[in-house]
Amino acid sequence: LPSVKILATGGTIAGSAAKATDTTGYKAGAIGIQTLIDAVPQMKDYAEVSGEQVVSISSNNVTTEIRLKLANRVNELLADPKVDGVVITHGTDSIEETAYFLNLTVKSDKPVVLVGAMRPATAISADGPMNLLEAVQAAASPKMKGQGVTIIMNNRIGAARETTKFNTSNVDTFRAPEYGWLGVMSQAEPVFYRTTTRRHTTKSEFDVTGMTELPRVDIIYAVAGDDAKLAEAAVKAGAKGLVSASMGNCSIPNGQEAFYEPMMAKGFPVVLSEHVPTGECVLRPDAIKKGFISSGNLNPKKARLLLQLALTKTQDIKEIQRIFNEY
Ligand SMILES: NC(=O)C[C@H](N)C(=O)O
Repeated sequence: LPSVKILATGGTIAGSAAKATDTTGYKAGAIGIQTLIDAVPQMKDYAEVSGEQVVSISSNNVTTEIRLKLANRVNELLADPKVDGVVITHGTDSIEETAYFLNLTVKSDKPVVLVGAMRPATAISADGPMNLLEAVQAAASPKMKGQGVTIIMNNRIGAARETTKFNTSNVDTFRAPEYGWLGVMSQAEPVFYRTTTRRHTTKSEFDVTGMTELPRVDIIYAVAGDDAKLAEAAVKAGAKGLVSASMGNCSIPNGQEAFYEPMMAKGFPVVLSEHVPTGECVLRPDAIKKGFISSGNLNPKKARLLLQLALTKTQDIKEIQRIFNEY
């Protein structure tokens, strides 16, 4: 049987509530990995499974330091010819961030699958056990090779870059808007319908070996008529770059643009992403001239991670735009 390692970080998949009817008000990350594994003995029909507890937290508390630790551990594990795939149990609030981060920093074409749940492990019809079983089945499958880091929940296989949380409580919360799922889990097997064209894993230029921190990047939300006070505070706090969660087609209020302009003239990177959920940010010619970088259709939280990694390589605006065009 293939060997699959499960790295556990907490989340609702490891959540515990007082009553089986409670689907809110539970404690995320309360149950250890061995208990989660023991609850799904069927996994052993598909893989030799072993677990490792990395942290036990709700995913709103996953830090850059934890993501770097995970990336380095996944790389260590997958460099071992005896390990065929890795599953990471994770809270759904930031699962897409960690998945995208690993998509950019894992140096292997072996499967890396992130999985979570929307109902705590103690709930009636908890979704965690089936999700975990399918994640392990996928991580054990050679069909997952080279597909990049994926999120698997509710039978769907989603690319880390495009999968995003859509509903705050429903088990069917994840969507891959516009570009769709990579495939589905069917009869314990991954079935693929498409593949991502963006660079990831073995084709990524980012190497975080031994790193324990990354440059600070903050996200500044844009609403009509807003000023630049928050952006100023972010720079004061040590931000080395900013991501604007801008409005339709990357428009931002004049008050913010006026603050960014002289900063960009000095080489400070400002990436325009959008809080509109889908679509490309197409920069006006004068916005390009001023030095703005477009995130394309990458959402603000993922644009933040890509900018953090880009800043480990370069400060050059054109080079950072090249990175956003390719990942
Ligand atoms: N469904 C979940 O996993 C939500 C939880 N707050 C988490 O992200 O850890």
